[in-house]
Amino acid sequence: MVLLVDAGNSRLKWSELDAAGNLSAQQACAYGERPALAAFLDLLDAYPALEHITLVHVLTHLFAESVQEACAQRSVSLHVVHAVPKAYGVSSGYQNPATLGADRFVGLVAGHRLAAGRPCIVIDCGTAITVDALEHDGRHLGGLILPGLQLAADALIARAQGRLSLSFEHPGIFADNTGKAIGGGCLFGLIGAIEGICTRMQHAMSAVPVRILTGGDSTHLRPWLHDEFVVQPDLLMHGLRYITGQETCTSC
Ligand SMILES: Nc1ncnc2c1ncn2[C@@H]1O[C@H](COP(=O)(O)OP(=O)(O)OP(=O)(O)O)[C@@H](O)[C@H]1O
Ligand SMILES: CC(C)(CO)[C@@H](O)C(=O)NCCC(=O)O
Ligand SMILES: [K+]
Repeated sequence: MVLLVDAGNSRLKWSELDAAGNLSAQQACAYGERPALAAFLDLLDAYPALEHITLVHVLTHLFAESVQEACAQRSVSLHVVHAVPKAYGVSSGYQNPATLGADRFVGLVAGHRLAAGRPCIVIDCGTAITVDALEHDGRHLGGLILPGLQLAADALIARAQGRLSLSFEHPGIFADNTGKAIGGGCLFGLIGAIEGICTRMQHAMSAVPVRILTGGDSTHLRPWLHDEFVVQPDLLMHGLRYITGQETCTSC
């Protein structure tokens, strides 16, 4: 049995990949107060018949080393995906390709395949929001990083030493209490940022790009976006499936 795993800054996400190449529905678990490694070890324990993991993560070397050790102990083969200058049809737009988040690289691999010959913009709405532009030929033009929805609100509340409250329920532009004012301010601020960045990127691209939205907040943000967006919350799982196929296929 093969597991595809994405360890982000807030949550662990995974899907099972069967022998026919079918993905199970993506599952997610927030780390909360415990270390990401504890969540990963729980996941290993939940799949005793596991043979292989393809992992993308944005965490430390220490996390990666501990994961390697735990997999070796259980005789689970492990492929950790890194951002590289060029692979799987995508070439990095970063001056130093190794410093591009591996999750962004996997998102671009998946976006390129989903866009099927068209340029695309991949917007990953996680702890951070990343917006990456990819030409039709797989050339990554570069991208931007913003604080995500929860993080933006948390930062504001923390700076006010916890005196302010937050609500993302029924957001509106004419908020009549602090919780809604902060929740709506962060939400509509990010909506405007995403739309504005996409428009600016589109002007510099060869054709109208497919706009692809993923990440934990994608379904929350989607209803407020005016332009057309394809929402694929498990985009990275599709990228990891393709990468796994390429790595294990002897005839391709
Ligand atoms: N059940 C949930 N628990 C925690 N966060 C959730 C949940 N549902 C939605 N979210 C939102 O999803 C965000 C995290 O999304 P996601 O899992 O895509 O990020 P991540 O991969 O951990 O972060 P990053 O990619 O930036 O490292 C949170 O910041 C929160 O706003
Ligand atoms: C920006 C995040 C945190 C988004 O998950 C991640 O992709 C990351 O840690 N990237 C490294 C920095 C960069 O991509 O430029
Ligand atoms: K992510």
